[in-house]
Amino acid sequence: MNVVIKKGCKLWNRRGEIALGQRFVRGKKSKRHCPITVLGMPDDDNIAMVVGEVPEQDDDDEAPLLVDAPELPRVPVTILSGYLGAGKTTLLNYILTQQHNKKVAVILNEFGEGSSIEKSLNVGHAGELYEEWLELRNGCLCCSVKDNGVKAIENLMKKRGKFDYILLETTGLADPGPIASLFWVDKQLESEVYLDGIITVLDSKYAQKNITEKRPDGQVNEAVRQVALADLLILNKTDLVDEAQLQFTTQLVRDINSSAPIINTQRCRVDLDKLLDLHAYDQFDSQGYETILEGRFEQGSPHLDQRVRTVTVEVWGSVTQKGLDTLAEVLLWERSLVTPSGEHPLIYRMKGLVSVVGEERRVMLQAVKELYEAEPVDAWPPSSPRSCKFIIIGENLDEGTIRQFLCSLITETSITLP
Ligand SMILES: Nc1nc2c(ncn2[C@@H]2O[C@H](COP(=O)(O)OP(=O)(O)OP(=O)(O)O)[C@@H](O)[C@H]2O)c(=O)[nH]1
Ligand SMILES: [Zn+2]
Repeated sequence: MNVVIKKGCKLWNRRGEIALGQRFVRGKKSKRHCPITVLGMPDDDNIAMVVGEVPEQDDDDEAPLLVDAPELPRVPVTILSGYLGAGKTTLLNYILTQQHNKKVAVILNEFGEGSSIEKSLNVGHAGELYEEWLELRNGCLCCSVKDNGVKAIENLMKKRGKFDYILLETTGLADPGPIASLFWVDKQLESEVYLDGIITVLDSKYAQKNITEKRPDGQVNEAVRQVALADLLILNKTDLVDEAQLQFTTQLVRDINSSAPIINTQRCRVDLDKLLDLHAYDQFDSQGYETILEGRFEQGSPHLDQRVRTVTVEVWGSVTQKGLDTLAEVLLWERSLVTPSGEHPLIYRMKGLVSVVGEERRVMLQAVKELYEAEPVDAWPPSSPRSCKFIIIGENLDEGTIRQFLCSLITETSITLP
């Protein structure tokens, strides 16, 4: 599988070597526009990365830069997202002062004044706080996340051993999508960290306003994006609303993202087992999928214009490897599917568990925007019928159109469940 590095992309390995015009062979099924960034030691003088089409070569080529894998376990990163004032810092502080068996490092990324600002970094363990100082060039993580996020993690990794979990608080106006792509990197690319999941904190009192607010440019607003990309939703400040408003907001959020569990909190007090080690990017939660299917008929209430929503589809049968390629091509990269109203679906997040012809294992699909991965996980249970399950969150998702497309990829029996 070829990865051609997009023009302007930076790619370096953990020894600080920049890959210029290199082709990587890797497990992630990515093609062409693959905005991958590999955590490593960036060299500021070498930030430009200009690569054209790289000729196809055999798949079994070695990847020359990807050697010397560290033996230390990789460190999970949880991204904390949520609108301004929702309670992200409250949640961080809560986590840092709770008794748990994790040594958590926190990266705060708030808007700073000026371009060079010192940011504090706390490494907390069992209520004990250490403070380290970490310089970030630009306080705004969202705008230059690749530089600052990588630098922050890189600096942090020098203190490896002092922590075993990383929490990253994004700014309230950040779209977690690009940040997720940054941390969701391939095992084979030797990252020392992996993305565990995205937690979005919501203010029960203001979520409705934030979610329904129209942007002057007509784009989907940040609050909606944050909800859509969440693997876990925390509906905080429930003390400020009555039951009816809580219900309303819950439904509003469900209409966008029916995949992520919702936890109601005050002052973000929540059982930490529910927050950490979600493995949202390397496991497919079949139980969770069934729960969504059960609840699906409650969806679709006319609370908002439903531009962003969740679609779940299960089709019976198996897809070929080529069919999988087509899936990524059509849904994620070309965006060539057209809904009856003439729009093109835009996928924010996709998860799937599919049966591939000739593959004895279940294949898990994970995608964030155009980054995509297909990986065999475990054996199909002997007597279970082969099927392909998908959870898709995004804009302009017409369920009929998507179902029809997915069915067209199935080569064997194609019985569609209602
Ligand atoms: N009433 C009430 N206030 C809360 C609750 N949780 C947090 N707050 C308050 O809400 C305010 C904002 O909380 P933060 O944790 O700073 O929110 P944040 O999301 O980190 O904010 P930004 O980083 O500025 O986007 C603080 O004054 C908190 O004390 C809650 O459950 N109920
Ligand atoms: Zn904060």
